[in-house]
Amino acid sequence: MLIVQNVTKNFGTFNALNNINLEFRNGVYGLLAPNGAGKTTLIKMLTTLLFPTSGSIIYNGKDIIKLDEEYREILGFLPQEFGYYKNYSPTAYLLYLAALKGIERQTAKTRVQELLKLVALENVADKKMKKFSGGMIQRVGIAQAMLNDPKILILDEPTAGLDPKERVRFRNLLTDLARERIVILSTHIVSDVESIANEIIMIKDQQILYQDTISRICEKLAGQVYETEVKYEEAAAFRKKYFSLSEKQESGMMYIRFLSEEPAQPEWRAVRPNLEDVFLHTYQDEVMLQG
Ligand SMILES: Nc1ncnc2c1ncn2[C@@H]1O[C@H](COP(=O)(O)OP(=O)(O)OP(=O)(O)O)[C@@H](O)[C@H]1O
Repeated sequence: MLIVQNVTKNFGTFNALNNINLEFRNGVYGLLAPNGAGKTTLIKMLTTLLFPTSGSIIYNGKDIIKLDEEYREILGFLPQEFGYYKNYSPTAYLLYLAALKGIERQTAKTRVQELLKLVALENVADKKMKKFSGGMIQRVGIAQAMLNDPKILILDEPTAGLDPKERVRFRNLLTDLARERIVILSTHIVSDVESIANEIIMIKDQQILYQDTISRICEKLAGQVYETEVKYEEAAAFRKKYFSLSEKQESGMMYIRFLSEEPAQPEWRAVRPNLEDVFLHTYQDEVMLQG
């Protein structure tokens, strides 16, 4: 089990994270927040690239900073941008990284073959990576993070640049991997984690707002999400009164999904809140600013 205990991180006088507490067991954890909320800072601390200003991160009872090399041996990490050599084949690249990690050559060969099969790249194992799609490169990235069969796999914004089909494949792969390890996935895209995360972590105002299952998080908005139709000309006034979550225009009418704490009007249909609704509600100011 991995525990983040009262962790604060300051950069000079700037407070990036304030008294964070989290617990991770095997499964997929979606770290979901808009850009700038502190996801990367948290991930850098979980991977020992940054140290907390105060507090500690404990793996199976020991501080990860004290575990040092021992911790890095059980850690797999896919950073936002990972360096690969486009003139290398996946096999050559992974064997090279395995050598750097001190994995014995014969063991490495077997492991690399297994991994390329796992990420469905065995057919292109010996092809140069320069013609690979974003999704294929990302799968090479996962394979490199899995070289040491890590107990903790951390992926920072891993779906950027993937097409919808690649995203589905990627999600299925992660679900598989999370059966016997902790998988932590940071993203600002709700659909990346909605279908696979056992728990969602949301950071707001430098603190943890939620660490919970999706259904429990969505309960927070129970009875407040509705859909209705308004005339196109009335949409602007409606938007001023209620927080619009999504809109669709069809033959002069606007179909609006929105939030209201007021008693429902007869023409409103109550709907079950989803994670996107909670995300938009939670980060209204940030999301608006980022447009
Ligand atoms: N080395 C640093 N020095 C000063 N401020 C920093 C430093 N690193 C991060 N920050 C600030 O801390 C805050 C959190 O940054 P962080 O990169 O963790 O956010 P994020 O949620 O991961 O966003 P992104 O998705 O863009 O990486 C930001 O306001 C950022 O400007």
